[in-house]
Amino acid sequence: MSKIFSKEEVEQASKERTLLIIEDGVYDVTNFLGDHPGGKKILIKSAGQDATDQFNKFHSPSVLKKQAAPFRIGSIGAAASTEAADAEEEEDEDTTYFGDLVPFGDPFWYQDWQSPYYKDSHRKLRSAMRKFTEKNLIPNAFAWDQAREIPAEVYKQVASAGILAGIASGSATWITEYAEGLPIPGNFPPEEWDAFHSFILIDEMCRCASGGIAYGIIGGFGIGLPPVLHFGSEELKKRIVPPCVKGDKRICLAITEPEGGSDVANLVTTAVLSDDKTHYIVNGRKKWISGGIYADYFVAAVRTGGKGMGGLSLLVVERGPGVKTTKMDCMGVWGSGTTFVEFDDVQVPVGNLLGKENKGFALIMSNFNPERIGIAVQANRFSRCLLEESIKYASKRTTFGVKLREHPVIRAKLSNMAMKIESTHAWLESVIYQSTIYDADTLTMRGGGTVALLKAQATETFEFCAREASQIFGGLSYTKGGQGEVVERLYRDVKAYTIPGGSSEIMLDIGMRQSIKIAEIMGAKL
Ligand code: HEM
Repeated sequence: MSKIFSKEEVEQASKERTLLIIEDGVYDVTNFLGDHPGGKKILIKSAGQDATDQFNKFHSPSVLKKQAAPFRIGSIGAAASTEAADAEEEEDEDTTYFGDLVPFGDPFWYQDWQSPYYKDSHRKLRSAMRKFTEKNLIPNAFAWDQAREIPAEVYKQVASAGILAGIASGSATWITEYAEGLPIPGNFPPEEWDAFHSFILIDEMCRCASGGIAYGIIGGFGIGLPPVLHFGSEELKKRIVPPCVKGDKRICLAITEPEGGSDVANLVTTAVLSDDKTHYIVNGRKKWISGGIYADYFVAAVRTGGKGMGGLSLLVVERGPGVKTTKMDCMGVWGSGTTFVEFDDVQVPVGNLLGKENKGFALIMSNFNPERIGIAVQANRFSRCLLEESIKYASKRTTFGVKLREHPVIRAKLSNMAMKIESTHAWLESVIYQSTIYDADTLTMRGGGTVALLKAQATETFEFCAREASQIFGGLSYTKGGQGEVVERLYRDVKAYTIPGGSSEIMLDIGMRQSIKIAEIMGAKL
């Protein structure tokens, strides 16, 4: 139980120490005066009083949860204990009005708008993921970004919550066989798992508003593990998948090379079969590999045959002699561990081949579709975070005597963001629905063009929202931390969304080329 104060007691005690009331909490900031970034005087002036309004004016809500927490010495009136507050939070599940109710801050179906796509298990997963993200990710996003590292124990914590197993399950079924002992976030029967669960899991996690966390946790794992699951031998799957979903081992996808990014068919890393045909000898370099620095396994695209797409294979290279990884210094996604990988005469057993030799191009392409959908889901939630932050800020910041949101030019910005986000979300739902009906091959063939355009649409919406939010926040989005923290960070992370997984330029090109080709196959006379 924390100590209960009356307002008079706080006022009285403030004659000797600097006590503040913020919301229902009492804070003793005497030892913080010299360290307060907003200055000493402003705190002394508020001593003994309810400083909630002033506090909310200058800080993002995370400051109260994090920086202020060590100074909290009690509560006002009959305020509840921490345990009681936690219990209250427990009850706050699955209500008709889920979330903060900021317009367009959450998808439509979070309130009482109807949708044909969602059932009870989706709502359960949503609640579980919201709690996990709010408790474990949001309060640390700034620190991990600055440290350029997500602590190893967090990765394990994410895995133990069943989140990696959920990412690996993706749009297929829950991977019961490989996820023994792990919970399903939200605790519902595994047979209920579908593509919308995977959508919600990633979407809710991305409320952390950090591309570094998204890439660090979903990045390498989310695109590296599926090729093993879908195309690996039984032996390989049994050996690699369980430790990866449990967070004991790490995996990444290594396709891109210094010589070329989106031009996958022409990559130059070689894998030459040994004379006794027991292993490949791999030589080459891979660049911008998410999570490579932490990886035990590299699902690498290698040339086993002649030039072009017909000479490519996918191989699981294991960390060991001849594998060197160097962390890269990038514009954004700082916590994720973007890596330069060198393979120097690395010996890889032939059993680590995924699919058939020289048939790797099709495998790489089939992996692109879910990767692009995942990127679009992440990007669109980040756009929502930017809109949500902007609406909240525009509702408290006053210029020329009125709230920022009273200026039509600011409202137009917010509306343009909302329009793009909601249309992208509706398109995402419609594409994800197809993956509950059709198999992955059909989707890659028929839906590849659509998914390419969706990826471009979502990431360019993210870029647009970062720009507009930054203009709304002004100087606060130009400095690190503080009220503009989310906007400053996401502005730097944007390029990790419009470039990888196929740049917007490539997406716009193949999006239409592929869609025309499929339409002609289906009988369109163009
Ligand atoms: C427990 C109490 C408090 C803590 C832990 C705290 C913490 C902080 C932190 C971390 C910042 C840096 C910006 C940010 O991260 O948002 C900041 C800035 C600031 N704070 Fe506080 N603060 C407290 C109370 C207050 C109160 C009561 C006031 C006003 C009456 C105040 C006024 C300011 C101002 C004016 C800034 C500078 C804002 C800016 O540069 O935009 N703070 N504070």
